[in-house]
Amino acid sequence: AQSVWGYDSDNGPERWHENYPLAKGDKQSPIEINSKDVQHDSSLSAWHASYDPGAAKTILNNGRTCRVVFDDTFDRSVLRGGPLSGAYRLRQLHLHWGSCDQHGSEHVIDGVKYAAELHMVHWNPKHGNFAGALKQPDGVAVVGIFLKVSKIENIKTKGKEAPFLHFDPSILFPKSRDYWTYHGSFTTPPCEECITWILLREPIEVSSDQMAKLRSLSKNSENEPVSPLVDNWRPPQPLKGRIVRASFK
Ligand SMILES: COc1ccc(C[C@H]2SC(=S)NC2=O)c(OC)c1
Ligand SMILES: [Zn+2]
Repeated sequence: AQSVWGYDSDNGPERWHENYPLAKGDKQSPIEINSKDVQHDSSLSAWHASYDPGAAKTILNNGRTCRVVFDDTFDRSVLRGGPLSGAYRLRQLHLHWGSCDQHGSEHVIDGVKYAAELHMVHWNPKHGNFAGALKQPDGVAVVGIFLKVSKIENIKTKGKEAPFLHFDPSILFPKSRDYWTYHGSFTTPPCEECITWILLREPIEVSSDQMAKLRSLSKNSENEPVSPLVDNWRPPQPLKGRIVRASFK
């Protein structure tokens, strides 16, 4: 339908601003990062995640992405340090991916598009609840992790809603903690400019079978015509003078 946003030509990123004016804001995400333009900030500390695998609840195909949700009713799985002050609660993680390995990530690094991008979304409990955090510039912190395809063994993943218990998302972190950070927005409507981005420099490796599993998801509901869930990524948005800081030289 026209009104519901998506990634097709009639409801995709070029038209989101018609129903979500923030999409044309000055702090939108994703962005292109050019290593030559980033500024090393030696005062940036390391970020730390302490996640409770017991907080993982379900994995869901919501027709736009594959999402794992966590219990965020208390400080059970939290992210702290780096550019953040205080502990941010892990609420959910999801991915953006392409129809082929040559594109799919939302952020673009020195012209490189990765096959997919994982977002771990955390919110600042000082703002009461997630809806309140969306309205604050320091409300949300998203760890972005790039996925590149290699030849490692694949791991089976489920499609629709199903229990996804005892999953520790920190297994997804790459070896290096090096990151870029900048202030931006949700990469989907409502495009709120509430995000402190922590983008990890080192991508994690997944097999082409795992990518195929993601690409086997459908955006349609059960008894509708099959429509592959692919290319659910927003292209880079204007930097508008923002500074991207690097935790590494
Ligand atoms: C109104 O609440 C929302 C809306 C959209 C998303 C997902 C977006 S935000 C991002 S970054 N990447 C995405 O796909 C939320 O994620 C917690 C929460
Ligand atoms: Zn996302």
